[in-house]
Amino acid sequence: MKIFSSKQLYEADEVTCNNQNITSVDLMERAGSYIFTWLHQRMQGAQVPVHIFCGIGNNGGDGLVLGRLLIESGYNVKCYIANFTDKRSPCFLTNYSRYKDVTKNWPILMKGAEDFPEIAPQDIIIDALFGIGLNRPPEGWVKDLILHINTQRAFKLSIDIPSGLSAEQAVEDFDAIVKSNHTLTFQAPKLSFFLPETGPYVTFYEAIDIGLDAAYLESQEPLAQLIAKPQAQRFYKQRNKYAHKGNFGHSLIVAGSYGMMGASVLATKATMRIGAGKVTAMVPRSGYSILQSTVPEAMVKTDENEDFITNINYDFEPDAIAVGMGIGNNDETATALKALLKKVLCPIVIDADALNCISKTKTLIKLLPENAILTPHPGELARLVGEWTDDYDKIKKCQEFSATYKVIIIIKGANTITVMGNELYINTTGNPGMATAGSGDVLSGCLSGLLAQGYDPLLASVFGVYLHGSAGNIASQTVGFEAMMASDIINSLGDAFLELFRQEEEAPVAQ
Ligand SMILES: NC(=O)C1=CN([C@@H]2O[C@H](COP(=O)(O)OP(=O)(O)OC[C@H]3O[C@@H](n4cnc5c(N)ncnc54)[C@H](O)[C@@H]3O)[C@@H](O)[C@H]2O)[C@@H](O)CC1
Ligand SMILES: Nc1ncnc2c1ncn2[C@@H]1O[C@H](COP(=O)(O)OP(=O)(O)O)[C@@H](O)[C@H]1O
Ligand SMILES: [K+]
Repeated sequence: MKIFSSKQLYEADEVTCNNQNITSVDLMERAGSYIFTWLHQRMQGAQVPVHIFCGIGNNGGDGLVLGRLLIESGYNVKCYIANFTDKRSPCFLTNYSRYKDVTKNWPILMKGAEDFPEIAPQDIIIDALFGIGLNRPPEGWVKDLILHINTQRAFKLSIDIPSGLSAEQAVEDFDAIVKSNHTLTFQAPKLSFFLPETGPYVTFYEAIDIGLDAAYLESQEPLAQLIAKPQAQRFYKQRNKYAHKGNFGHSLIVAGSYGMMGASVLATKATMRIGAGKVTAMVPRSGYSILQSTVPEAMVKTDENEDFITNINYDFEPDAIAVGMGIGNNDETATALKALLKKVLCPIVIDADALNCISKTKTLIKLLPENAILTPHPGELARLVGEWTDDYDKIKKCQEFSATYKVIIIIKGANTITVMGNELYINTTGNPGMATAGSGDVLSGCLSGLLAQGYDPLLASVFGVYLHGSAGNIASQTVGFEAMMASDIINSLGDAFLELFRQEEEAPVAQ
């Protein structure tokens, strides 16, 4: 699913009105009526008091449409206007009058904190204060209103976006954001819903298709693409009945050092589990028995050194390489890495200590092969691209780095983002149970295994991240979050493939 900028959504609005020969007020009526239907289906006429807080822009206009439709259907509604300025939008004004015409009452005008209503815990609050037109942090009594709403225990439903949150800009005042329980967003979710600083304000959302011009949306280069099951299904390459292991590639895993041999075991196992035809694990000598006994399916090649890797030398042509997991930071390992980067011919995943090595030595950055996949966790990323001021700055730094060195960066975490130049792919699978040692090593293995099978580097990144997160979700269904270990993710990779084509009902998106 595409994520659009506010500018694109406003343009889509205009194009839609022109092409469908409708007015903006008609489009607002359509948007408001979808919200009404959503609520009506759930409330079934229940007389629970509904408090609708409207701003004076089009988001407030949506709130007024909803209020009018609810009242017409016999619901118990109170509509409040946060009258913070007289610059009301034309569509708002039309619906302000319509509300009065139909309900025979004006909405309640609020001019300050003295007008804030009492709200019972079992009531419902609709947040239609600000939408994507927010252009500065809410201040004064409007901020107080948001604080007041946030102290209420009533269920809070935000229209389009929690008020105070921007669609794609950094937040200055996190207190001045409505902490809603659910958001009904128009057409497509907004970028802020998925980033670590702002995502927690959007615990659940549903995108409501309000019929914006499909051809226009199709033609647009999105801000980002959301990768969920329908997208992931299209990535999958089906196996041919007559295939043999030679068709699925040979991965080389360069990982492990004394005390961190588990990184190699995890990455090697994950590479096998995700379907590589053959895997060779290159480890220091002390890793030999560990690898042979824990992953008998893999071949093992040992370094001359007992404890760490000093020479990345292979006598076969790998189809994919993953390097760096638990290799430590010895100078000799760094020299071996440099030699590898100079000679590598196949797609490569660079992780963990190899990334730290590259961050330390600027000459290594220049050796990064085109389309190399870099998988830093937040600490490694900061060393690689520099500290950032906020999530958007982080993305911009990654886009610049990716464009300059022609590499793919995977920003790991909740909603892992794959960055290739300006393109952003936001993953929707995964859970906090995966915040456990070794889960990154598993991801590197997944990526190298997909590369070996011939997935191109971008596809391997986006699909690998999706499957890794999906396996984590499946594992969490039996072990929960706390008890999850990286091996559980590996063991669920098979189910992640099966899950890819399992039919299920649409449910609200939990983040
Ligand atoms: N394009 C679309 O997809 C559609 C958008 N609609 C609605 O329109 C909304 C956008 O409407 P608007 O552009 O009118 O913007 P908003 O309704 O978000 O309101 C912004 C208004 O508040 C003012 N404002 C912004 N930040 C403020 C602050 N911190 N303190 C005080 N005032 C502030 C602005 O100057 C503007 O007057 C969407 O979020 C959505 O709810 C729907 O009506 C239908 C279709
Ligand atoms: N809260 C979370 N939600 C979803 N995925 C997560 C979360 N925390 C961590 N992960 C995933 O787990 C992996 C952790 O990687 P990393 O920090 O490199 O682990 P390690 O170095 O211990 O192997 C990444 O793929 C990351 O996206
Ligand atoms: K809102």
